[in-house]
Amino acid sequence: MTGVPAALRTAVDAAKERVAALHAELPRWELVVWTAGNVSERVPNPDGEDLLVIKPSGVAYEDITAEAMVVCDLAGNLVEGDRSPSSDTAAHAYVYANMPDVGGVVHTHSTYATAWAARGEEIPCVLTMMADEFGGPVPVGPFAVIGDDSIGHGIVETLRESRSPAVLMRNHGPFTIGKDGRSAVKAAVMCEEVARTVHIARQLGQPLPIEQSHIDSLYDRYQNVYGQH
Ligand SMILES: O=C(CO)[C@@H](O)[C@H](O)COP(=O)(O)O
Repeated sequence: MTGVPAALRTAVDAAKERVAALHAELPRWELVVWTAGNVSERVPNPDGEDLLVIKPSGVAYEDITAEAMVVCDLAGNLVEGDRSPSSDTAAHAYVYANMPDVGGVVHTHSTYATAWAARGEEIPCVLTMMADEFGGPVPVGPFAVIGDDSIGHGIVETLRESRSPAVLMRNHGPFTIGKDGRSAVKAAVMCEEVARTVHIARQLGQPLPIEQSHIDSLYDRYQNVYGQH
């Protein structure tokens, strides 16, 4: 694709604004240090291939503006922008290409979630907040190299089998998905929170499991009843 199709101009520019603003949420919620995390959003294309908006690689969060965002196709190729896309672009693109309902993807190296990833251990579902947001444990994905779509394969393989919008990629850190970028950022915030709480609970003793029937009803209530509809 040579450039953003004219029909997608407005949608791409709006996504750039949202994605730039969402990057500011990562340091605000203390999910990243330096430049170590990224947010993207899908731009649906009713007449052809969808696009994604993501940050350029290695840019400080305070320098991230809508104008600085880059646009890629779902093979990870640069479509618009004058900087190299995030090193995780191929992973984000693979998720969009293989999970049609996903509209936002986030990656961080938030401390507690990444500590669980370093151990290759799923976070057990021992909190109502986990049942609400994740519908069960937060699963672990395989080790995968950075830079191609290997991480994307690991994310898709793992999350297809799970209700969780978060996966702990082994030895790496959390990747989260959502219907849009904001939902994926929320999942990243919640993932770090439950990783921290369950870690602390384990320092105190053995956390108590929640019965599957209760997990199911908590998940259903939070996903379908909680909040404003
Ligand atoms: O996980 C990694 C590298 O280990 C990346 O997520 C970086 O931490 C952020 O990369 P850019 O998005 O700035 O390329």
